[in-house]
Amino acid sequence: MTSFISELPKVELHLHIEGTLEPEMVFALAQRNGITLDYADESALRAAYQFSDLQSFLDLYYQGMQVLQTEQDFFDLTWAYLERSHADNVRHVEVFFDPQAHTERGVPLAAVIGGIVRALEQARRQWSLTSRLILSFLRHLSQAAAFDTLRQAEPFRQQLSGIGLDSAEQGNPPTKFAQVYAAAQAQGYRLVAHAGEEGPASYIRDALDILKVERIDHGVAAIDDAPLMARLAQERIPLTVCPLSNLKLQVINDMSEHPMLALLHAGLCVTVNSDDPAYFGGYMNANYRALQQGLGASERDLLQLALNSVEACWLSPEEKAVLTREIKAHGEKFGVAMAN
Ligand SMILES: Nc1ncnc2[nH]cnc12
Ligand SMILES: [Zn+2]
Repeated sequence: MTSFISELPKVELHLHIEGTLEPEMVFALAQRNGITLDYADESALRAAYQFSDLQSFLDLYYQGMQVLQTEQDFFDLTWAYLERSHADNVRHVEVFFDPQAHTERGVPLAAVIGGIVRALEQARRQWSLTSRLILSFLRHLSQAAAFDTLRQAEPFRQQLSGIGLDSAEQGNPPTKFAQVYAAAQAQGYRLVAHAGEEGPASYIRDALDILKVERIDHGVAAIDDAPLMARLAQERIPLTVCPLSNLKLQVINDMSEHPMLALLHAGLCVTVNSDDPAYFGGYMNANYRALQQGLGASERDLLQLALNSVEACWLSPEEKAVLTREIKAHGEKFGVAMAN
């Protein structure tokens, strides 16, 4: 079973590049940039990764990323993530970054995007690992600040595929960002938003109807709303679900309670993703393994989840067809045939 997961071709659609910052790199970059940290060493920092909810994680997440200052820092961060993804047999990634968390500290947007894109392009040349980049607004900040960021991103429009919305969900509903999403859509950006992670199912509906997103990040609260579930299934709206994240942030108490299989078996286009793997205890293979070992997902379930990620991604139809064939061939090697 381990080789079934490790050899399965995978696509990752919900990954915050700043959430791949491992404690070892925090210390290495702090030293390189002459920054003093509040923690004695890597293990003291890792020991602090005990979260009671989303906000308790976000506090550490924004603190940790302050060591990221130069273009080379963003390259090194992204490259380390891509090496781990390549080792997990990930073939395509759609990566979020939080520009406001860096520009607020005086880091130029050109350094952030330049370093990330240089690593993404190297992975494409070296391993044919393809990617897209998604600019994410911080929802605890104002819509005016998001508009400012959208304007600052104009020179980098060609490197950016989409717009996302993350950070503290409760009290910062999708409706707060209606106008900036309309403006981004008019500029040709694809639209996604975090909704229904800690927030209610109504935020998922609002993200669809008001922000006009094509994909929901997390969306696990849909399990509380049968009519919404039926709509998500009917319209095949993808949900980028993050099992280990949900466990670490206490959205669920135990992996056996995770709604992934209930959503999958109800016909929703649910997908597996790692969110902030340096903080939540695992990259892509670890998330698939958690579903298998903690929730009892079958090889057929895992195969369908991988196929859903291809359906939900932003590759061309031709590229999707290649990956779909590879995933189905992988299943057949293990005696699991999927319908066409
Ligand atoms: N899981 C998550 N939810 C909201 N904002 C985030 N930023 C990084 N990870 C996040
Ligand atoms: Zn996220």
